[in-house]
Amino acid sequence: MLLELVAVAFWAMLPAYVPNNVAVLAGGGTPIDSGRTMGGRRLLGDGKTWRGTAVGTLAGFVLAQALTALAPVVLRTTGVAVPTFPVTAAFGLAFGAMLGDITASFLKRRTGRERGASFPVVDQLDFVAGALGCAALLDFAWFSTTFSLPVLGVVVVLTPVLHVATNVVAYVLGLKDEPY
Ligand SMILES: CC(C)=CCC/C(C)=C/CC/C(C)=C/CC/C(C)=C/COC[C@@H](COP(=O)(O)O)OC/C=C(\C)CC/C=C(\C)CC/C=C(\C)CCC=C(C)C
Ligand SMILES: Nc1ccn([C@@H]2O[C@H](COP(=O)(O)OP(=O)(O)OP(=O)(O)O)[C@@H](O)[C@H]2O)c(=O)n1
Ligand SMILES: [Mg+2]
Repeated sequence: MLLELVAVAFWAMLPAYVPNNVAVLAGGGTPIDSGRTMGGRRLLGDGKTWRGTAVGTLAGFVLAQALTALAPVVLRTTGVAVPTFPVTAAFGLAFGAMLGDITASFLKRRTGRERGASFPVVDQLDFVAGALGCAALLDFAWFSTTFSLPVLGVVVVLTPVLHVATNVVAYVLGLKDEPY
């Protein structure tokens, strides 16, 4: 039962997880804030670029289509009813993840944190809040069906673990300059 719940939660969050990963790989280029500042500090910083945001969102959106096509196969082979993703949910999760991460960068700059600085808890849950918020806004019926309280509980506990693990793996692989 718990394993099934974790599998459903991970599956449901993949279109929000992968944009963050792909943005690291595809990132760089023109910063979204174009160097603009507020109160003497950058609006967002060089860590939020148009290319990373666009490619990350696209990757999450496309992955959601693949997961939707795969869902019946998973049900048939494992008996686990994993979620499918209507276009509204796919875009909400993928773009929302990027928007949440961008919002966190805005807050980091306002609190005097340099680009790449760690902001515990915010770093781990910013994109979750953005993704779930956007998905709920764009398709509340899907959101409320997919993210039951038990699934939400697993997401909130599982994501920080995965976030730390993937950042450390990416740092060890030289994909990120810091392990968070
Ligand atoms: C299950 C446990 C305990 C560990 C997970 C180990 C794992 C899945 C390692 C893969 C990590 C890795 C090297 C992926 C390649 C992509 C990449 C460069 C990741 C670096 O991203 C770091 C971080 C950036 O976010 P930030 O802006 O907030 O700092 O990623 C954020 C982490 C998450 C969103 C948490 C959930 C992510 C995963 C579970 C990783 C899932 C990875 C895939 C499905 C493969 C990625 C696919 C592509 C095409 C990149
Ligand atoms: N919308 C985004 C998000 C991430 N990235 C890329 O992914 C890297 C890691 O993302 P993240 O850790 O969120 O950015 P930081 O560099 O740590 O910047 P910040 O302090 O603002 O989080 C960034 O440096 C950037 O190269 C990007 O280009 N566009
Ligand atoms: Mg960071």
